[in-house]
Amino acid sequence: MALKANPIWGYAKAPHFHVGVPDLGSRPRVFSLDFRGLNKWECCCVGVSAQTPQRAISPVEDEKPTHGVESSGAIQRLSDMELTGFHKDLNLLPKPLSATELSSPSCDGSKVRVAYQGIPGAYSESAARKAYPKCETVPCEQFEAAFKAVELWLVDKAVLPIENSVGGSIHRNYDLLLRHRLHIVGEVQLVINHCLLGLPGVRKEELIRVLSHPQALAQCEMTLSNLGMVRVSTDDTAGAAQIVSSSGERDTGAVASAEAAKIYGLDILSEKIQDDDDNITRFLILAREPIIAGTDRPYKTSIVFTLEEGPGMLFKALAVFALRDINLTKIESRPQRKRPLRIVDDSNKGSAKYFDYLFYIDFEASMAEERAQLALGHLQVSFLILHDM
Ligand SMILES: O=C(O)C(=O)C[C@]1(C(=O)O)C=C[C@@H](O)C=C1
Repeated sequence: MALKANPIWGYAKAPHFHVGVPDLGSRPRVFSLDFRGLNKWECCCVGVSAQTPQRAISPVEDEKPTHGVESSGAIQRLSDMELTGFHKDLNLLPKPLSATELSSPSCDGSKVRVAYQGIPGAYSESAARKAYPKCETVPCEQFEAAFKAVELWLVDKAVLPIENSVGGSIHRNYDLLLRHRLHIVGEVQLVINHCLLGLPGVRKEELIRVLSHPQALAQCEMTLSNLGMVRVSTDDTAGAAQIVSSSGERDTGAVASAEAAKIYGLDILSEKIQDDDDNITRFLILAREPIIAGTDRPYKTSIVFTLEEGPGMLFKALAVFALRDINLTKIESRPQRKRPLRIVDDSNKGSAKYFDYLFYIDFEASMAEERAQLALGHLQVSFLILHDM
């Protein structure tokens, strides 16, 4: 069978199943998560906290495990610039000093520091709180800063959006999952109810421009078009509310949460302005260590792989799951950024160029289950057969 599958991450305890693609420098990883309930998987997450930070992040003092964000009243976010000052070699990263300093997070997340993209009042912060109700949330300027904050032991977890029921996949985070060595340890879904916000006393009709995160603007596309407003992108929804609040411009509004209205002292001019009532964003919870997959409850596993060109290749690859009655919950494909084009020799007609894709699959099974190991083994063995022939 001409099926070639190169799983990029995927790891099971059985020694015969250990796969990875070296050119991405990726350590084989299992991205497995329990999707049934937060309390369940939270208890099986092994979280490790660095010491509580005492001072602002400094690229100079990079040997101590006490980096963090100083709370000086003003909102301070972890930025890429601040983070790149740290070790490039992850093996040299500061580790907690002794076993006594390692604290397992409690089930309500009271000892967990969770990075999110945005500033207080962003939906991502609410998602972090939904995952770990008593956690300390750490705002980050960009998604990548949140990934790095976990890698650099500044925080224990990151909660990042991956998909919205209206806007679709958040591709940036799919790409970043491959560039960083983190594990998916859970997911959380949040109902997103957007509000139109303005300065106190402003009427909706006075607004000529509205600021928000591009995803939020897309989710309110029809409403905003009907109101004839000029749309301006910002880093996050709460950031938009903060700008409106500090600018004092009465003709400028923001699309953000009711929570953001409260924090930044704005009026709610309209509620639930998203085009679809049921507007849900799915967030991934990322950690340095994987959870130990079990069979005690339902699990989800995520893998990514490439396939050889040919008719029905994806169909054949997915058959390894169908044959074992394993339900797929999500398929995503992204162009291979490092090697986007594949040149195919089309005998008579010369050569053609196609995009090469990475396929991301989420399936409902745990890597501790035989059927999941067999399915991924099958995917890999098919690749080996091709090479033996
Ligand atoms: O801007 C925010 O408040 C976010 O948390 C980001 C974000 C996203 O990236 O999708 C999260 C949820 C909503 O879908 C809109 C925006």
